[in-house]
Amino acid sequence: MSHVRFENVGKLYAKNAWAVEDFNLEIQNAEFISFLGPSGCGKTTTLRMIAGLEENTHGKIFFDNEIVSDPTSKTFLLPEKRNVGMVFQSYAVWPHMNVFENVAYPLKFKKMSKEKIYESVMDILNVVELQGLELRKSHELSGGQQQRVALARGLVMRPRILLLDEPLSNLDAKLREKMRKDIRKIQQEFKLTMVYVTHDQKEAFQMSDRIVVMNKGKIQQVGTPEEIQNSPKNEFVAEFIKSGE
Ligand SMILES: Nc1ncnc2c1ncn2[C@@H]1O[C@H](COP(=O)(O)OP(=O)(O)OP(=O)(O)O)[C@@H](O)[C@H]1O
Repeated sequence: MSHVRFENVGKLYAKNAWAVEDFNLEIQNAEFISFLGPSGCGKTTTLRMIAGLEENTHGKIFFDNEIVSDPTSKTFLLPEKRNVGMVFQSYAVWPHMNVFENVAYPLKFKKMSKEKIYESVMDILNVVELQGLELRKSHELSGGQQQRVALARGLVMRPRILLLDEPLSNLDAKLREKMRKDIRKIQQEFKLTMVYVTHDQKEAFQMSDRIVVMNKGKIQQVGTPEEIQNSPKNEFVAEFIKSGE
């Protein structure tokens, strides 16, 4: 059973301004899938449509065969009902809160006892290797540690899907390399479905089960890193891969 399914999904901002057009894709359970493509190709818009932060104007989106968004039948499941975790580059760690409070934040809206919240946060801090730093404020953390806080905050609700939008772009090359491996390890350990937005080919090729190459709002090719690399489906994919950007 596919976990997330897009059926002819489109996002039209203004007349003839398609951010995403005729998007068809099935994301499998526990799959790591990357959206790869140049700036403005529609990666973030597609990710936000999964989260429910953006409404598709056309087509249908399903989670486990249940419709979560369909403008024709006016169906739209609110973001807080989707159980989707998010780690966005722009979601910085809140400076007025310590590590524990940052990670516990999403649980505040759930009916959970203090003890259970404590247990959940400490569990996740172990997973992202931040144990012992619970009381630190963000200015007392390195860039990589801050990114781990954001990751822990995305994971703490035990979401069924984790969405990541360029989460490593602020980090230096060495740290990026380590975080790529760590994120992939967590994804495999927890059998999470992850959707990862990047314009960095190396990142997509290294981490993904499958890659969706996009251009101008449209899917150009969906395939494993090997398929994309060895058998590009059209000129755009071939050129994009060749350019290495
Ligand atoms: N709120 C909006 N109103 C109008 N157009 C928008 C809006 N948001 C995005 N767009 C347009 O939709 C297209 C896709 O944008 P999107 O942010 O999804 O691309 P992207 O691939 O994530 O780009 P980047 O890698 O630069 O973040 C772009 O042409 C963008 O200008």
